Order: sequence, then C-alpha cells, then structure tokens
Amino acid sequence: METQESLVSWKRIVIKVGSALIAPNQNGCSSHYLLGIAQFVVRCKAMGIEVVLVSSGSVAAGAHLFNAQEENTKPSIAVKKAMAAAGQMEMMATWDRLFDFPTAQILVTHGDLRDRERYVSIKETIFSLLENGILPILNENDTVTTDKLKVGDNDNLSAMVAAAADADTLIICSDVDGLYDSNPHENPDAKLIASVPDITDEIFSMAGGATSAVGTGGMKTKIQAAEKAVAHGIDTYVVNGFTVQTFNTLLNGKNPGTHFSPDKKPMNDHLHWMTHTSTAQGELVVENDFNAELDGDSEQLTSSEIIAVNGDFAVGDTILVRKDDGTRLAKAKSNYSSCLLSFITEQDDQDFANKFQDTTGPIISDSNIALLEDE
Ligand SMILES: Nc1ncnc2c1ncn2[C@@H]1O[C@H](COP(=O)(O)OP(=O)(O)O)[C@@H](O)[C@H]1O
Ligand SMILES: N[C@@H](CCC(=O)OP(=O)(O)O)C(=O)O
Repeated sequence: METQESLVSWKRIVIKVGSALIAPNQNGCSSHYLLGIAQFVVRCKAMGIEVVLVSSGSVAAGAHLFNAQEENTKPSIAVKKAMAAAGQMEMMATWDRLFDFPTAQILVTHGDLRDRERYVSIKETIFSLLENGILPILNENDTVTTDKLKVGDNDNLSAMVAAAADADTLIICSDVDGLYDSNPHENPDAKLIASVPDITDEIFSMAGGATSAVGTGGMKTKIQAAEKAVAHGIDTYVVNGFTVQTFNTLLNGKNPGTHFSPDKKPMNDHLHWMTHTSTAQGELVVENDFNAELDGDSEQLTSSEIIAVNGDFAVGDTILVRKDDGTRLAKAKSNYSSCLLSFITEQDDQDFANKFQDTTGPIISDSNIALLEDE
C-alpha cells in the first residue's frame, strides 16, 4: 500500500464502533455507516498508522433473525446471547467485505483481560496481527459471559484494548457529536464540550446512560473509558460516527467532537493493567494507623500488620490492600493464597509467622503493586 502524508502524529489507534452504527435500522447489519469508517481505516493504514477496531453490534445485528415476538419484547439473557452469536457472524462478514486486506476476530471477556497470562496472550496476538497487516476486530464474547465474567460495555473494553495494544489514540464513534453538558436527546439546549483536560466529578455528572434501543452504557461508560485511556497516556475522542466529515476532520488534525487530554504522567503498562483492567479478588485489611511505605518497601508488609483477609484468592491474583476505615492503599499481586494468609495471620506465635514468611517470601512485591493514594 502506498504511504500517504499524514497531518496527525498517530502511530497506533483503536477505533470503537457503537451498535447504532452497525445496525441503524435494527434490521440486520448495514454497511451504510461502516463504509465511512472502513474508508477512514484504509486512509489511516495508507498513512502508516496501525489500526485496531473494537466493534459493538453483534446483538443489534442478530436481533432480526429472531422471531418478531422476541424482537419487540425485551429478550431474555439466553436469547440475547444467541442474537450475539448469530449477529457476530453477520457483522464480521460485513466488515471483512469492506476491506481489501485480511481481518481477524478476537472475542474476549473481562475474565480474559483481568488474568495476566491471558491478557499478555491477547496483547501478543494483536501485535502479531498488526505486524502482518491484518486488521484485529475485537468484541466482548457475549455468548460465554456471565455477570462475573463480563466487562459489560465496549467503551470500557475499548480502553482496556487500547492500553493492551499500547495505542496512542482511542476514537469512540457514537451516535452523538460527543459529550454534551447534558443528554442532547433529552435537553435540546445541551452544549457540546469540545475539550476535557481533566475528568472530574462534574464531567461524570453530565453523562447519562444510553437512550437508544441498541446502545449500552451511554456517555457514562465513555467517560469511564476515557478515564482509563488517558491514565495510559492515550488521547481519547468521542465523535459522531454517522458522518464522514468526522473522519476528514480527525485526519486534518482537528477535533470533531470531545477530546480528553492524556495524563501528563501516564502509568506504565503493568500498573495500568492492575489499576484499570484487573479486578481485586480479595483484600488485605491493615490497621488504620498503618503507615509503612508501600511504595518501594511493600515487601516489608508482615502478617502481624494484617487484621483481616477477605475473599477467596489464589497465588498471583490481584488483591486490594486497604485500611480498616476503608481507605484504599494499593492493588497488588498476592504471592500467597487467601487460605495461607489467613492461616499465618491467625497464628498467636508471631515468631512462627515471621519464620514462615522469611522462608516463603514477601506477601506482596514492589514490582507488582499499584498505589491508589491519589484516588
Ligand atoms: N451528556 C451526554 N452527552 C451526550 N450523550 C449522552 C449524554 N448523556 C447520555 N447520553 C446518551 O449516550 C448515548 C450514546 O451512548 P450509547 O447509546 O451507549 O451509544 P453507543 O452505541 O455509541 O455506545 C447518546 O445517544 C445519548 O442518548
Ligand atoms: N458486545 C455487545 C455490545 C455492547 C456495547 O457496549 O454496545 P455499545 O454501547 O453499542 O457500544 C454487542 O456486540 O452487541
């Protein structure tokens, strides 16, 4: 492919496409809006920019295959999963037809992303596809998810993917021009917010849920996604995917919607994963006057300082370290199972507990801790 001159400095971008763009008429997957997005992908690639797609819409694309009764009433979870399974095929076939280079499907759950080994495997697959000129297209694996396993919305998923792919830019294509100071579908006087330098509570308070028949999460999950992405140093845009003008503006180096500025001091990949992708499987509760330095000295944490071990976690799981009063101190990888930690913290003989720890090693390690003191 001939390389074209670029007005943007992007090296690798993630484009998230919302359900309303995939199945605008709720009559199967339509290429109507996807064509403009595909042309944008092609132009980016021609400029030497690597692209990863996160495509919603499997449920919306598959809904028409179910009988009218299912379509008009709120479908059960089992039927929604079946819609996703069928719609995913239609959606991927549509995307694939729009490109003259190969595409690849990656279906993930939060259960995959929060497991470090599987996360690294997903990351390696994305890089390998990009190196070979293949377009990775991701979605949540809706058919196998449960409440415990799912991310639940593709905005947050796209931010996790952008971090995994080490992207510099995340573009969330939706059915509105960007973030407004209130939902524009409910308030005709709502004003577009062009730039968000900091994601504050006030910004969150502007965002409501989805109002369309097919969207999940609305603007709320887009702000959550932006919060995750900017913490990784990723420029984030929420834009209107209905119009090709959006993509021309972006390629001219301008902002057609809402731009969220990346943090000036982004987290490194591992800390970001622990803070924004991994979920704590349990917690260690320490005294309120606990004042040991967890930063750089976390390996000194002893069982005598732990007053409770909550939850059921295994060696290698992420845990939350918090004070008794609820103050969240850190997320960390536990080198002990909850069972073993409970056993040593319950020992009256402190010498035994200390000796045990001397032989078994630190409870948490400096290389696997993310401090939460700024939250
Ligand atoms: N402050 C806001 N600004 C813009 N849109 C908002 C706001 N609050 C709620 N929304 C809703 O968020 C919707 C976009 O999210 P969603 O329906 O989940 O779409 P998508 O499928 O693109 O993820 C808008 O159509 C709108 O109804
Ligand atoms: N994984 C779901 C999409 C969930 C979702 O977040 O939808 P959307 O709000 O349209 O981005 C699907 O493929 O239908």
